[in-house]
Amino acid sequence: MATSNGSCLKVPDIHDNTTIGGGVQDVYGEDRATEDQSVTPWNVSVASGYALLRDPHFNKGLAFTEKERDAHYLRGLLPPTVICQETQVNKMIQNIRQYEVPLQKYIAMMDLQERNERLFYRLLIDHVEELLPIVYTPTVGEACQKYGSIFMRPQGLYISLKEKGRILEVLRNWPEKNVQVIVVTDGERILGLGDLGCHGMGIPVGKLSLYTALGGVRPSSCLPITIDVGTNNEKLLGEELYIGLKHRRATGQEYAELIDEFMTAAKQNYGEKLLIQFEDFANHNAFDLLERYRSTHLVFNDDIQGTASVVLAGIVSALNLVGGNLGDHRFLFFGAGEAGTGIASLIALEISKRTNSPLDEVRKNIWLVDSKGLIVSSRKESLQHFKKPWAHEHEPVEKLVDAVNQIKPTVLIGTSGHGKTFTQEVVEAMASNNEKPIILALSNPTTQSECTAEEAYNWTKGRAIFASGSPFPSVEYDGKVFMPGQSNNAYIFPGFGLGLIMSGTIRVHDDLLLAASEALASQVTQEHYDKGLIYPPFTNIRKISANIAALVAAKAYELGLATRLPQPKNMLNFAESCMYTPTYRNYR
Ligand SMILES: NC(=O)C1=CN([C@@H]2O[C@H](COP(=O)(O)OP(=O)(O)OC[C@H]3O[C@@H](n4cnc5c(N)ncnc54)[C@H](OP(=O)(O)O)[C@@H]3O)[C@@H](O)[C@H]2O)C=CC1
Ligand SMILES: CC(=O)C(=O)O
Ligand SMILES: [Mg+2]
Repeated sequence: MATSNGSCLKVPDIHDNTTIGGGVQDVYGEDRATEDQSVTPWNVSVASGYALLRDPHFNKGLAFTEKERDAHYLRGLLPPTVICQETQVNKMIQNIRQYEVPLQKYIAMMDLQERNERLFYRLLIDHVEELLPIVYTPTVGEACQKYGSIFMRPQGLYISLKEKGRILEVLRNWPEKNVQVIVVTDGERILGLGDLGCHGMGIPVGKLSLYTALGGVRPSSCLPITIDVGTNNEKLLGEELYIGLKHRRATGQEYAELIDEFMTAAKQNYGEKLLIQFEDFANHNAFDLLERYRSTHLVFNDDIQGTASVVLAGIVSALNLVGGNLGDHRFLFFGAGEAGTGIASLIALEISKRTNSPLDEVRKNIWLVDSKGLIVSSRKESLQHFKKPWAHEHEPVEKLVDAVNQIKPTVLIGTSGHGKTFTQEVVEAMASNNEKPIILALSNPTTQSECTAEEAYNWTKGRAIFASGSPFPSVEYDGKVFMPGQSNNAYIFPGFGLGLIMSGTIRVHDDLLLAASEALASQVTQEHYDKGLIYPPFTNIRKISANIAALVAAKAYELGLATRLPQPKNMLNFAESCMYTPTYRNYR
């Protein structure tokens, strides 16, 4: 028979022995009584009443007005008080502050995101400096490490080898149809924490929440994806709570085929202008994927390209503190992977453009160290392809401190993923060669930072221009307070993505990364320099992102890569008008 809610259920006969422990007269046993019967999962298209409160896109909690409570069958489902969003934000931030452990704050934030999306974003935007370290690095790193035990509801799509041949179907299971940006990982290099397999999902989820909060991209347009080809993390393979495929990583053709099917299906389902951001792939795949898809898809590798753009901006603005032109400086990278060689390449490109010098010539001032020591020409044959352009004539040098003493860099950049590697000896060597050494410890999370802010300032006697990938609190040295900046691609990718999306850009070009970098550097003011900062604070990030988006979009039009017509006259106004704000909507 048809029930009042439109589903067709067999009503159990109360005289039927099979209903013992269940049946219409025993509401507590009802589920058990019908366990062997099929039910139809169904939904209504207009959410009201209880369903409305349970829908994170529309739920406003106590902020539903009296009129809305009447119109949407909410009477009695909420306590009588009506409060505004601002009061809700104040209440929530107090709640979050009560937790002492960052991971508890993270869980509370994720819980809020699943209950009331607009309140989550309002809270994150209004308290961005305080909450960024929670939803993003460093806490997101710990969340990924413990993802198996804190995992509650899927927040994105999992595409595993089991779905091979059916990826288009899987994409169609995602409830949102107008996806504009995907952040995808295969979990093999999660921050500096290594292979976390399927538990890497925390990263695309976190990155996309920044797309919305920092860059104003609508949450419904964002899709986090984890591609699961297995994991080589022995600990996870033996863990009961591991949520991914419990076998070693597929490689070679099997890996390439799955990724290719995904890339094709994503473009087929969401169109040419879909932005796909590769995140935290290991470098043996990251460079090849970028190369393979950069001419057919709108792809962007955050670790290679976004990081490059943010670090170039920081160095350009640091020139205001240390003097000289970019081409006058000498760079030494500790770590020659995605971040290291990505940054090195963009710096070289910028210097080459500014000075009209060939890249080969410019590269001579840029040196990299990997796990085997300084990258020199005698090692060229055995180097991975992305390191080869940096193999200069020099005798082999094994230790970082010796490389610092011999190369005498003015800028030292840590991209190794290994903490505590900028030792006192290394930092003091930088200080003895430079009046104001630029020291960037970019590895994440905080545990992997090459040195702390306190170490950098103490060991250089307060002379370092310092920034790090994960945030550090301010440091007092010799009666002066130093505010370390955060050199993190979170400054770039939200605004960069917005710029691509709002202009309908179809391919990423290096000049767009340079435009983003220039836009970021131009946001640093004298007031910031006076505090020793080389980045503007995150409190102004929405404005910063709008400026980045505007310059990126303008460059895309100039290069003929933008498809949205007519071209907006005032790009900054247009960027701001495109940005999602999480203010509650009124329901009729
Ligand atoms: N602040 C930011 O915005 C960003 C920070 N990062 C951080 O940068 C770190 C590196 O990321 P990524 O470049 O993608 O990683 P990769 O794995 O691509 O590169 C790591 C590099 O570090 C080298 N390395 C590792 N250990 C040592 C060691 N003990 N001594 C010398 N060199 C070493 C590796 O050497 P070898 O090649 O010989 O193995 C490799 O060249 C991570 O912690 C990540 O979180 C990344 C992107 C953005
Ligand atoms: C910030 C970032 O993308 C990373 O550490 O991988
Ligand atoms: Mg990353």
